Amino acid sequence: MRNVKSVPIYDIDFTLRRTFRKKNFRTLQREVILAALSGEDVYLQAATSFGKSICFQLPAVVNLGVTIVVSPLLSLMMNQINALRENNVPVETINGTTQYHERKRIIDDAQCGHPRVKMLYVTPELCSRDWFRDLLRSIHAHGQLARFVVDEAHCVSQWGHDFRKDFLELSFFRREFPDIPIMCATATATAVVRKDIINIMGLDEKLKFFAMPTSRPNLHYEVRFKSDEFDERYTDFLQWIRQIYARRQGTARLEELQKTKERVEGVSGIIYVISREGCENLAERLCNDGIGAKVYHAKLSNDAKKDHLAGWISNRPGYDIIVATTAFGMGIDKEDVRFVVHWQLPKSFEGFYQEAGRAGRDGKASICILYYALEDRIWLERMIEMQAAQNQKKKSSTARTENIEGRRKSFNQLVKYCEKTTKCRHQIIADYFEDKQKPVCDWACDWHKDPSKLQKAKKRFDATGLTPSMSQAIDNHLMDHRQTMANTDLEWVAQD
Ligand SMILES: Nc1ncnc2c1ncn2[C@@H]1O[C@H](COP(=O)(O)OP(=O)(O)OP(=O)(O)O)[C@@H](O)[C@H]1O
Repeated sequence: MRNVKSVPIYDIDFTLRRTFRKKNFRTLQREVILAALSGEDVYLQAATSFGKSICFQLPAVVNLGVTIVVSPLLSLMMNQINALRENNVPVETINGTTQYHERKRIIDDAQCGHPRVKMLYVTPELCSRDWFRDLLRSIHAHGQLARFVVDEAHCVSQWGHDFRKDFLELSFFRREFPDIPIMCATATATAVVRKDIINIMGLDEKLKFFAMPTSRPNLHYEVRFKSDEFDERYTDFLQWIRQIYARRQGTARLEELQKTKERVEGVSGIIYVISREGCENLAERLCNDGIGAKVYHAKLSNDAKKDHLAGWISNRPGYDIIVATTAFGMGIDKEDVRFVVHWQLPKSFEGFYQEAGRAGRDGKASICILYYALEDRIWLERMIEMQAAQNQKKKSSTARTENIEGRRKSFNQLVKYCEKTTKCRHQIIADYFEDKQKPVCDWACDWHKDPSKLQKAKKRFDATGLTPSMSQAIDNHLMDHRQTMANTDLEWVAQD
């Protein structure tokens, strides 16, 4: 058992109510929290919206000392920090945007011997800096280093091997502080990625391992086979959303909505689009058709980002749909998102699952639609190969090669998810993440709902195949690779 000083564990129900203002633990949260409080390393894998954050935040509140939380995205950190501050938990972050005097105040407190701060959120990049490592040593020397947490731990394996190497450097935690427990939390890791995380982070043999099913039974998964033509998708989507609005006008539903003070026309949703230009175009078209939509992508000014996010979170008229690149994803925790649409095929299975997982976080029925076009598939396949070739040119290493293989596999499995017409979509997701339990699907996918309709749609799609004009469009798209990459947020991350 590691050297963790905590107040007696029977306080956790009280802390849950008093600090986190929740009535009861969800299934298995108690077990995970008790495992963490026992001082052992913990690996936690659970579905999107399971409530993983509380599993490390609650121990951080009751343990003595500071818990260091490594998070891959500034937006993700800020969401958690704001929620913790609302609950009066002393929490801080040091990142690239932290002002000098603010940084000094946080450092002085952290190494004073009896820090006020309970949780310090940082990026992996910061953890590689010498001065930050010295700060950790100093906190440790005072006996005030409680735990390391790596949130979204799949990034250690998926990003660490190529474009964010500092994730790999997190192995420093165990090397330098073998007595300090580590918790890794993620929603998306295959068996290979799990093994990689455990190896890189040097998690203990006595590790408490929790791998819950990835299943989200309240999500209805659907794939719509379309061509790359914008208008074809747009007409389909517009028709669909207008039907939803019309249904909400029905007497019984209207009464319900009036009771809960929800706007009839205000269905909260997210549409993921690959390029920033594509986001702008789609949002503009929606607004012109009277649908409240705002964009969110890496090149948007901070003020606009804040405004669009705040308006969407508070269900302000005109802010119903966020049209976003992947810059908007992990950590978005709005409970009443009723739909997530992927305008194009995402580049990985994990990305798809994470983004779709923003829907229905209140447990109510919500829909995840993916528009699948052959052109998108071929374009992404070529992009992955171009990236692979570029990486090989720079410097080849076994890790890098393995990771490119991982990317290919993940993308190919997502293509299979789209093209399969003989299996439940929940089951395909469960198979990908190697869940042990069979997922529940109560008519909550297009296959369960109407397999013959799905098969007919796929047949029509196959019959079209790849026309010469489609091939030409793909070639044009790829012609200026740099331009294409510059306009997409495929790997956009707000680093330190
Ligand atoms: N015991 C609980 N009772 C009620 N609500 C809870 C409980 N635990 C967590 N929640 C709420 O569930 C929501 C999802 O939690 P959280 O953001 O931690 O999910 P997550 O597992 O990290 O999901 P993701 O991987 O999708 O980000 C939050 O709004 C949180 O406040």
